[in-house]
Amino acid sequence: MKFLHVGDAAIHYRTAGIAQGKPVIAFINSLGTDFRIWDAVMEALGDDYGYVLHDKRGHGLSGTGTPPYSIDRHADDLIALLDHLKIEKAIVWGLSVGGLIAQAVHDKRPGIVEALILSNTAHKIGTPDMWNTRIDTILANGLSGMIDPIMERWFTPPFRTADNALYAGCRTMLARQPVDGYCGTCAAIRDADYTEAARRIAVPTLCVVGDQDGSTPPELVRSLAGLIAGSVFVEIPGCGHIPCIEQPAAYSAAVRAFLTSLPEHRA
Ligand SMILES: O=C(O)CCC(=O)CC(=O)O
Repeated sequence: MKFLHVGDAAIHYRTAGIAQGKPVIAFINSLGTDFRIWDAVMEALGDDYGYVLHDKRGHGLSGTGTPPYSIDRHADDLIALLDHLKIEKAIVWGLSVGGLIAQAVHDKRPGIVEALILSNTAHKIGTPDMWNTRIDTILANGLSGMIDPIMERWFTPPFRTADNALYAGCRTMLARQPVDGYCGTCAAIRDADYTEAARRIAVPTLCVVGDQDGSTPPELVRSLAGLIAGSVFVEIPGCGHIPCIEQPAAYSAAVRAFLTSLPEHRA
């Protein structure tokens, strides 16, 4: 188990294969998840890459610090971790709010970003009213009443069956996130608009989305891709908001195909 103090939070992280000269992927999680969601993707991509995983502050085993957060705060946590690990370049792969954070990392430290995988995300997600209602409801009543509607956005109906233990595990993962951490990141999403930052992206970028994503639907992700010169857009069939859980093989294959198409690909 590894932790790094960044500001007022101890950030929980894990690395694999980063000392071996391979391209390094730095994953950034979605709202309400911890870094175990990447297990099947790492298995699919195997030893071709090194990996850096972390739990955003307020999620998983990371400290809560002082919510509410900003996307900049989350980006500074990852930049501090990459600096600590002496990683000079990474493929930054962000899922949902993780994609907003990835755009912020590129805007703050473009030199550290080799390529971007912007998954099930956008330049702006939801409206302030929507996020304020969600924050107020969860602070008043906890997360439990929100689990069913969130699962309907995260996963397609064939995945949401009573006999699917992975689905049950995902429900438990969400239910166990700290309420103040979850709401702290909701506030960060509420306040984020990366429309101009997305236009400044100057590294190879894949925008990828599940075809049945109920949180950041394909047309939203396609509009993000439209802001980024030269970006590639891919839809994963039979998939909701969390492709690394629901369709890890097709998702990993799409990312591998994108990365291996890059002239500078090293794996
Ligand atoms: O998943 C995220 O990081 C934010 C987008 C969202 O609203 C997820 C959900 O549907 O709860």
